[in-house]
Amino acid sequence: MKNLFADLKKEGRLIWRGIKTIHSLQPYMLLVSFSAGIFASINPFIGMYFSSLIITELMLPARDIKHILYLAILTVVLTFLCRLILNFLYQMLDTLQYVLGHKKELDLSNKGYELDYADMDDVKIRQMREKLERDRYYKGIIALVYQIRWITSSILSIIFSVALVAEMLKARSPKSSQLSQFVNSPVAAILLCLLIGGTIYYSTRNASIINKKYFEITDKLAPHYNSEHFFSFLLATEYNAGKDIRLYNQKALIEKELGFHLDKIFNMRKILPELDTKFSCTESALKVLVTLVTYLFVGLKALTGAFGVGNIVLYTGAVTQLGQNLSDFLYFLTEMRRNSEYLTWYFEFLDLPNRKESGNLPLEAKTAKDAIIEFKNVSFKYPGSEHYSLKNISIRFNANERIAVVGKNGSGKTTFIKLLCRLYDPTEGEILLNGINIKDYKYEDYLAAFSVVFQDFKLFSFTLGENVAIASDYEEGKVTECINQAGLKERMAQFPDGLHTQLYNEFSEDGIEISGGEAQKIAIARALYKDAPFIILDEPTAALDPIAEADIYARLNDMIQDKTAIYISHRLSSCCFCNQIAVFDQGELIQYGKHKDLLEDTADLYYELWNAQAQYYT
Ligand SMILES: Nc1ncnc2c1ncn2[C@@H]1O[C@H](COP(=O)(O)OP(=O)(O)OP(=O)(O)O)[C@@H](O)[C@H]1O
Repeated sequence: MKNLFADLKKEGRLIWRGIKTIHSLQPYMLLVSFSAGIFASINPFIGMYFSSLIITELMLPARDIKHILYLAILTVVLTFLCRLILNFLYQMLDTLQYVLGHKKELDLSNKGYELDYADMDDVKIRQMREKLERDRYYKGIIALVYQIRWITSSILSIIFSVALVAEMLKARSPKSSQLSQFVNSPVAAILLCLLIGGTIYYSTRNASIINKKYFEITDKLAPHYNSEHFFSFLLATEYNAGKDIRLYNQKALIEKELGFHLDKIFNMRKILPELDTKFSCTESALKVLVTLVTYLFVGLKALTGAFGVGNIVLYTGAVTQLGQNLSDFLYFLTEMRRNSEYLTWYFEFLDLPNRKESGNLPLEAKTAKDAIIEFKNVSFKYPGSEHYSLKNISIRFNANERIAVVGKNGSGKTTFIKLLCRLYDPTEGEILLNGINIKDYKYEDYLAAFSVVFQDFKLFSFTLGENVAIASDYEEGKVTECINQAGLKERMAQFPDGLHTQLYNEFSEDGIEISGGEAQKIAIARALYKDAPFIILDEPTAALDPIAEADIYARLNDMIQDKTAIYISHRLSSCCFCNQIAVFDQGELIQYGKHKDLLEDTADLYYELWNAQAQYYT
């Protein structure tokens, strides 16, 4: 019992927070939802009430036809108006729900950006986000809006029905026959209430069992839904994957995987209709029994003179409404309680601590430009990994230097850059900028000091200019200059709308598709446009043809000017442009020095890497 109260209190708090969130995201939504609930509850009573008046009038010996006609017209008009308002409110709810869903998703995305990058990489947080994504349309605050509407409508209907049923039970038969005594007795009323209560309990219990099973199944099926969604998407819309699917004949493998997950989903989900069928037969029989008994009871009361025949419609309708609305109320209350589980994940995600340890120290571009960076005994493990990707790295580089980072695949080069850019914090050791731990600087100021082109850079379906400037208002001259510097001048001349040409055709038929090398040049132009004191290029020329690569190298000094530049490259010829070369091996910095000096050490890795490529040029 204590646990139940604690649970109810917790759920109540979550629901209240959900209500406040709905109100802050979409202020009129709750008002519309309440209003829809009110009109939905009134609607059936209009017909019941006026029908009883009409029948009562019809039963009178001196019936007034005009009055009957007036009542009939009033019934039609009021029902029509109520339905009209209800439809209008439902349509409004649909639109508002769409906007609410959109704002909620925006909130979640914004939260994602406020988190540490390392947190977003955390498997647990990713699973949390996937869970929220999967149920985004029919759980959480979206479901709460509908539950509020149904609960409002059921509570009001219950109040109306209880008032009518109480009036019916209170009405006494004046006759003194055995039948009159029976229908007047509390026993008859209690028996009727027990029958109705039992039926409600039975159907609510069944709905709750089915619902619980549904959530259990949905949770168990979560990985299968994800995989099914992924593979269907791959076959249906991922046109980029089309070439691999064709060339490696992967369709059969994908279809087999898809079939496996669909079978799992089908086999588990079929339990639900089986359960539903099992319960609904008994439920239907019980409901027919309740209707028959109600008609009998109300009919007998009317027959023995407790009230007029016209009230039979009103009172039987009230009993039916009471039963139905009590079931609905209990059902939606259970739904609301269950939905609070989803609200827990939702708020847990929103309550995740934001970016940690962001210092207050401002970092002006001017300072960053002349900064000395030092890694002091830095080691790093990715979140959830047992394995060190970087081990005890100590390195220092001065302002305006050109540093090449080389090493075999998986040796830790990109990880080193990610730590430098504060996408992750070191597991051990520290990184200093001008002798101050980089965590002490304002996060935004620190990030503003870096222009990075990662290997897996991303361009978006915006225009060329917007992709470079990452803004819709930009200096066209400066964007064009960066594009020219990145070697895209001739290609841009062919773009139909110059800087305003839409990239990719995901959202626009006029969008143009670009090659991998062209995309890389745009990413370089974007880094140049940012004009940060540090420029970091991870495999900057991997997708470029030899002429474009030579062209970029020839203009590299012009492009970089007095910035500090770090290159990761497997093309060791780029090392000749650099003052310093850092050689990584299995997460360790094993050599650091000038190209000429490193080459002298013929037993070490740099010599081996250099010669592995150089032999093909001699
Ligand atoms: N997000 C991640 N989670 C866990 N481990 C990772 C993650 N990213 C990289 N690693 C591991 O860290 C190690 C270093 O990877 P990193 O990408 O830094 O290598 P790299 O030298 O840049 O390789 P390449 O030359 O192939 O680009 C590898 O063993 C890799 O498997």
